[in-house]
Amino acid sequence: MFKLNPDLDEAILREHFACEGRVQIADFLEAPQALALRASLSERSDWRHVINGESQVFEIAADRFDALPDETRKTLEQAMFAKASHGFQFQFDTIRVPDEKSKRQATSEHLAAFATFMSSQEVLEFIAAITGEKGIGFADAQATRYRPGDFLTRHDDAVAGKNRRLAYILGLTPGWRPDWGGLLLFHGAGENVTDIFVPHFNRLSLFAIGQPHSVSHVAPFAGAERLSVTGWLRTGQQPD
Ligand SMILES: O=C(O)CCC(=O)C(=O)O
Ligand SMILES: [Fe+2]
Repeated sequence: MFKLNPDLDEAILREHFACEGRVQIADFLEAPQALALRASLSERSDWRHVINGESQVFEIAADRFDALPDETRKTLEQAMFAKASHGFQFQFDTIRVPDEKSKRQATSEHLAAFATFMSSQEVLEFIAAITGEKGIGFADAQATRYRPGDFLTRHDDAVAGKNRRLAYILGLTPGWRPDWGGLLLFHGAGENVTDIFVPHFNRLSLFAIGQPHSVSHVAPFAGAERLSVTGWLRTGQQPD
């Protein structure tokens, strides 16, 4: 169902990636496919709100999170913000996709079909041509939704045993404004920001693992939800 936009220029994208180990690929899919993926995610009611604690990730159905009493929300926020000031902290909504081929094929979800597409020969060859990464076995995937108050502080995506080589994020919100927050920031030395990726609709952000980055806090006045499909391209065989 999904196909790469045939007009993508591999040579130019390769040149961009070679400079900094990151690239933004505008119009990654043909527009109707990106719109259909967006529509399918907008309709889903099984979003989970995730918040990381000291040693585990807490999660709750997003609509239940929304219904928590103000006092509970405030207490949670205080704990989160205390950690976010100087440590690794996040909160956002997610819908996960299983890594296994069979589980992806057993559902008719658009999201699972997109994960299968990201793991296809067509995409892996395209990504190898741009990045030089030839050993990618598959892409994992989750949909993410950042609403006002959501954020993800500085981290570098390197997790022992996951064999991640590249991170990708496909933006699915049309008309996102940079002053709404939700910016993908690449951190440099001396607390500088070396690059900013605005989450444009149907634009794939692709970058090599190991670069410190964050997603800035989404403003209370953001005029939309920041919807994406995101994941990592990993070496090794995809589980059956
Ligand atoms: O959504 C984004 O732009 C980046 C997400 C990210 O860095 C992550 O999930 O590790
Ligand atoms: Fe990340």
